[in-house]
Amino acid sequence: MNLSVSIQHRFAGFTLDASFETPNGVTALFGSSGSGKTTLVNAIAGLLRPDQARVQIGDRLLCDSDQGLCLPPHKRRIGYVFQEGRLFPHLTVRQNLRYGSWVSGRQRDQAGETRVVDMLGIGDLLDRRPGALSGGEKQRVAIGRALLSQPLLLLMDEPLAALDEARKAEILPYLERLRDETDIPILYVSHSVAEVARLATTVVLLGKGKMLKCGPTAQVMSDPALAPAIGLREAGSVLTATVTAHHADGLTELAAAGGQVFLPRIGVPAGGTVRLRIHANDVMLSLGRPGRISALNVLPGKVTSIRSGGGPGAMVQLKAGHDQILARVTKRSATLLGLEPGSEVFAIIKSVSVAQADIGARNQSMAKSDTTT
Ligand SMILES: Nc1ncnc2c1ncn2[C@@H]1O[C@H](COP(=O)(O)OP(=O)(O)OP(=O)(O)O)[C@@H](O)[C@H]1O
Repeated sequence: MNLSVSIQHRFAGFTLDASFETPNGVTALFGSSGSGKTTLVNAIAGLLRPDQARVQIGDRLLCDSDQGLCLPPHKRRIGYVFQEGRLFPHLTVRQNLRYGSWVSGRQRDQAGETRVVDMLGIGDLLDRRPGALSGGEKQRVAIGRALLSQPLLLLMDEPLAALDEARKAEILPYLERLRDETDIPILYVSHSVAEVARLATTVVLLGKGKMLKCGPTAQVMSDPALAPAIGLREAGSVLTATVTAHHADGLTELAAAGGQVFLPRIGVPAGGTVRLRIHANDVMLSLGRPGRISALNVLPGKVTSIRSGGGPGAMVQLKAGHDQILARVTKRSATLLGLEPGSEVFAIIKSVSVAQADIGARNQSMAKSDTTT
């Protein structure tokens, strides 16, 4: 189901003006603090009545100012998952889940309940109360409760922000399953480039109330012009690759569009597809294929664009196969190498620089970032 959003709203000193249309899957709403994410989400949920709005999920219109239509929040069929699970402490997990079906006003669907419990791996927790659950388990139950309200849209507002790294790693595979095994569109608000790179099908990038870009994750993440908004230290590309072999020396070999990639062993069987995130800072460029070099990953490519700001750095985008790779080099290096669109180069990626946390199954907090390259 497509999600179509057009919202204009003015507060004293801040104007939100964002329109986008996204396909099924996870749409990440990403932007720095104060860019308007919460305002946009509240308007979609019906918690804020914007000056002008049109929101449609599939063929269901939730509001259209031109027609004077504005459904109240409880009639929008939107399921929410917040930073903290907000489960009812006096109810068991089973009762919390059933509350989801109860608020929907629809008949309880036992098969649907079993499917959600299985998908989220919460079958062993059903008789516990929230006080006896870990943070990650609470979030899984909160997701289950939202799903059982049979929503047309799942709105997830920084659902992992309150969790430590271990709990995040535990819950991310469940979010991937949710994305891949349901057809409910998910609007996922996050400050975390890592989470967005791993989960999102589409990225809506907001800056100062304006929509800077809406597009497929790989395309948005590797756009050098968007690197300052994403964060220069976090900017990088997202590639899809297939696991081809696990080697005895502890490395996993993958086939990416631009060539062969080696990583420290990952727990995905041969034939499996994964998303890789490669930080622009971890990519070096060479005009010739380097010989006798420790880096294992050398992909040939062609420069497609170069962007530089007021600082000493430049973001260089290359095409390797049909993938786009982003490299952050100094302007001095770019000049010395004579880089320009069309230049043939080799991207050198240190295999150890691709962190396990940046590896997502197929279909990852913005660190403080500077804004000059
Ligand atoms: N009720 C309000 N009245 C006036 N200004 C508001 C109101 N709510 C939000 N704003 C302003 O709108 C702008 C966008 O706020 P919003 O909370 O939507 O941003 P955000 O991207 O969600 O930020 P964060 O990531 O920090 O949560 C901010 O400048 C904020 O001060």
